[in-house]
Amino acid sequence: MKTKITLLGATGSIGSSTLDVIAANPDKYELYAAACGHNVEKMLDIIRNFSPKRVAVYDKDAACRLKDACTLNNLSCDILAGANGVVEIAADQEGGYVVAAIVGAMGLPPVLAAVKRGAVIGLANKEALVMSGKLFFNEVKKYGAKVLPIDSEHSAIFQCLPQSAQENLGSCDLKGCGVDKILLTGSGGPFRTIELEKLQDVTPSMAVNHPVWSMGPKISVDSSTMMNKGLEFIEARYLFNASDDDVKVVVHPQSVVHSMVSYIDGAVLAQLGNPDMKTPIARALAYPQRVVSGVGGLDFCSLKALTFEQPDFKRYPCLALAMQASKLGQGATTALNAANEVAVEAFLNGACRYLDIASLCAQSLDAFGGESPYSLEEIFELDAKVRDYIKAAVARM
Ligand SMILES: NC(=O)C1=CN([C@@H]2O[C@H](COP(=O)(O)OP(=O)(O)OC[C@H]3O[C@@H](n4cnc5c(N)ncnc54)[C@H](OP(=O)(O)O)[C@@H]3O)[C@@H](O)[C@H]2O)C=CC1
Ligand SMILES: CC(=O)[C@@H](O)[C@H](O)COP(=O)(O)O
Ligand SMILES: [Mn+2]
Repeated sequence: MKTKITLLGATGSIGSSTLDVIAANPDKYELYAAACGHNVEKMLDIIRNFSPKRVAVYDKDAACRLKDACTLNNLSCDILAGANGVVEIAADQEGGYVVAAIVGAMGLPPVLAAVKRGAVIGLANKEALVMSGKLFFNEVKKYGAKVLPIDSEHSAIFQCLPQSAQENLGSCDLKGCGVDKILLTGSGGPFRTIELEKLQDVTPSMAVNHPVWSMGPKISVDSSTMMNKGLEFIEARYLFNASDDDVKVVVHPQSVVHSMVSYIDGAVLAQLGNPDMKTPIARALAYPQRVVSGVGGLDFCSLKALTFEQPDFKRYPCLALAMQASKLGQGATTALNAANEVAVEAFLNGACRYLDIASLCAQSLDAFGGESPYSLEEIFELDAKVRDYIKAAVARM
């Protein structure tokens, strides 16, 4: 029997790669439902090519336009609208496996809905975990859901850990497995070698021009500031129940080694591969089996040098802020994530400068870093409060 898939964020970069993996394995997977924000044209194509039973569009006008387009093209599909529609799709018991690939905090409510129906979830939406960490995994345990990492580094770490750890995400015993360190690799983004003075003049088109990966705009900017690595540091802590000292960030510009696990006996296990998200997506969909992803293996004889270096915190203050937030706790990581989302959006819209991203994030920690949300409701309240605070700071710029 085919695995039914509910794809949240179907029109994005991870969404497209997931559809490619589904298309490469038509005997194993079928698209049951899909959700997106606004992109009617892309969603219409998805309905045409994958015939999902249900689709949700966050933007209500866009949902109306999609309905009209389906009628016009004689396509049958149950179309829901708004934030509630997206949550309803995720909560649908018939929905099978959920790929969580909505960008940002907007992805958390639907992922929680999937958790509450005990779904198996391939998690790309790292912001959801950064926002809610331990509380998220409490829910996963309570409802018998299962989470598999899609973020390439976390997929790599997952693959380098023993089965006992893989089966206990959120509460695994790294020390008991003989793990000394998780080595989290990051490319360093497009500005790894640019003169520091030039960072003040960076434009959105320069920042989204990632040297290796082709991704959505928000994560591309995050990669350029290395906030992405900071969010991944926090993501790794929550996923693998790791302490701050258990995770070390290593800059690896080629993005061929996707991360490593160093054991107490001196062995280091690494996962390598061509930098293409179809590989970690296929790993998460098929686990514990493997399926074809459309990505070929590495040709070692033609590989150029693989290099590794320490991150430079002067160049990447956002990475330092994320590590500081991780030490401070859940309130700080929630606040930092919210501030970063607002700041990156403002930068992409021309409402602030590139270097303001780090200073706005620092302001969020100064103002909210000491908060201790004890419930998911308090997390959402804090997220909203920080957004208002940072939007006001942007408006004053
Ligand atoms: N791209 C990558 O290679 C990687 C991405 N990730 C993570 O995966 C997530 C997605 O990234 P990426 O695919 O690059 O992002 P994109 O910007 O390419 O795609 C974002 C997706 O989210 C949808 N979306 C946005 N807001 C809403 C909303 N309110 N309700 C429903 N859907 C919404 C968008 O719909 P629409 O376009 O229709 O508005 C789109 O389908 C992020 O959390 C990112 O950090 C992790 C590792 C690698
Ligand atoms: C592909 C993926 O997982 C991204 O999160 C990637 O890691 C971004 O590149 P950086 O290593 O530059 O952040
Ligand atoms: Mn990543």
